[in-house]
Order: sequence, then structure tokens, then C-alpha cells
Amino acid sequence: MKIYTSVQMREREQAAVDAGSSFEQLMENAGTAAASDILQHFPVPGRCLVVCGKGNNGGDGLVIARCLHAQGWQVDIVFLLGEQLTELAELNRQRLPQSNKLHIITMQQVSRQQPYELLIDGVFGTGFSGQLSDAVRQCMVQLNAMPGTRIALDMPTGLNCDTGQADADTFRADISYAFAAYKPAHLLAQAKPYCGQIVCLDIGIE
Ligand SMILES: NC(=O)C1=CN([C@@H]2O[C@H](COP(=O)(O)OP(=O)(O)OC[C@H]3O[C@@H](n4cnc5c(N)ncnc54)[C@H](O)[C@@H]3O)[C@@H](O)[C@H]2O)[C@@H](O)CC1
Ligand SMILES: [K+]
Repeated sequence: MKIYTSVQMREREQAAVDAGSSFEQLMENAGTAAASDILQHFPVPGRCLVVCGKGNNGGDGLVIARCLHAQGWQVDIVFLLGEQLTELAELNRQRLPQSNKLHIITMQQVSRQQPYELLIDGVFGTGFSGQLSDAVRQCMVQLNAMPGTRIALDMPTGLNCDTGQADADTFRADISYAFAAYKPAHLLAQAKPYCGQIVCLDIGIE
């Protein structure tokens, strides 16, 4: 079992790029690996909400949004922290299709939608430290109260991947996809209620 801290993840990511991969490819690998596992468990297209932050965790979410849409899912996307994204996340935003089955909405609009089968958290991953802002905390409270299967990308938002320190309103995932390796927090007893089932996915990083 591989366990990498956030710093080790960045080092391993750089090593994969030095060996011939690219940051873009690693994000694509992460998103498509998660989407493929999701589609195995949920083969019938339904409705999915993807909540993205500004970082690469959100970029993974955007790859998944594209993959699920391509398989017939109705996808709603929220940019919780505004639309000034990292370069890679922006690239994947531009790859989203124009479609009446894919909408950019706000969290205020979410409550007015029909229920979602899947709620995907791409707000913060290994880049998170410190405290949740009020806006993110409110969003997590809302998501945690909604019906549907909750899926965390890499880490549930609110959980520090290195220390396991968790905000009381951390996203409560049913499934967490750990990209490339488990992070220290995935293995701590205190983090269990937030991570749900943890699935480690190969994304082309040693
Ligand atoms: N490192 C790797 O090898 C890979 C990373 N990927 C994804 O990228 C994620 C990491 O992406 P990023 O480094 O862009 O970071 P995140 O997307 O986790 O977070 C975004 C940014 O939020 C800011 N932030 C941190 N704490 C905050 C707080 N308390 N309040 C407000 N803002 C805060 C930081 O500036 C951080 O860069 C991983 O979890 C994973 O999902 C994958 O796409 C592919 C491979
Ligand atoms: K997340």
C-alpha cells in the first residue's frame, strides 16, 4: 500500500512528468479512472452534481463531468470559489461540451433542482490546509444533507490530507477516490466517518 503526503504527491507527480508524462495527462488519468469506477457502480445514466473549487481537485471533477456526460448523464456543475481556475482546471472547463444536459449552476440553484444520484466533491484535495471559509462550510452542510451518493475526489473537503484534522462540517463521503496513493489522513480512525469506502486509483504515478 502506497501512502504519500501532499509534498510527496507533488514530488511523485513531477517525477512522472520528468519521465515523459504531463500534468495534463495525470489529471486526465485521475478523472477518467474515477469516472470509469463510477460508471461500473452506476451503469444507468442519472443526474450528477459536481462541485469544483479553483484548483486541480476541481479539474479532476471537470474531467469526470465530461466523461459522465458522454455516457448520457445529466451533469450540473458549481464553481464554488469563482471561475478563476488553475490552468489545468481551465483547460478542462474548455473541454466541456455545449449541451442541454450540462449546466453551470450556483449552490442556490441546487436546492431547486430534482435530486441527484451522485454528489461529487472537487472543492479541495491535497492542496487544502487551515480552515474552511463560511461559504465552503455552508456548501458542505448543504451537500451532507442531500440525498444521493457522495463521492470525494482524493480527500473529502475539510479534511487535511497530511494531519487528518477535520472541520466539523467536512464533506461526508460514501466513496473517496485516492489518486495514485493513500494519503496519511485516509488511514486515521478520526477520518473514517468522512472518507467512507476508500478506493485507490492508479493514475500513472509510481
Ligand atoms: N499531485 C498530483 O500528482 C495530482 C493531483 N491531482 C489533483 O490535484 C489536487 C491538488 O490540487 P491543487 O494543488 O491545485 O489544490 P486543491 O485543488 O486541493 O486546492 C486548491 C487551492 O486551494 C487553496 N487553499 C488551501 N487551503 C485553503 C483554505 N483553507 N481556504 C481556501 N483556499 C485554500 C490552495 O491555494 C490550493 O492550491 C489533488 O488532490 C488531486 O485531486 C490530479 O489532477 C492529478 C495528479
Ligand atoms: K475533494
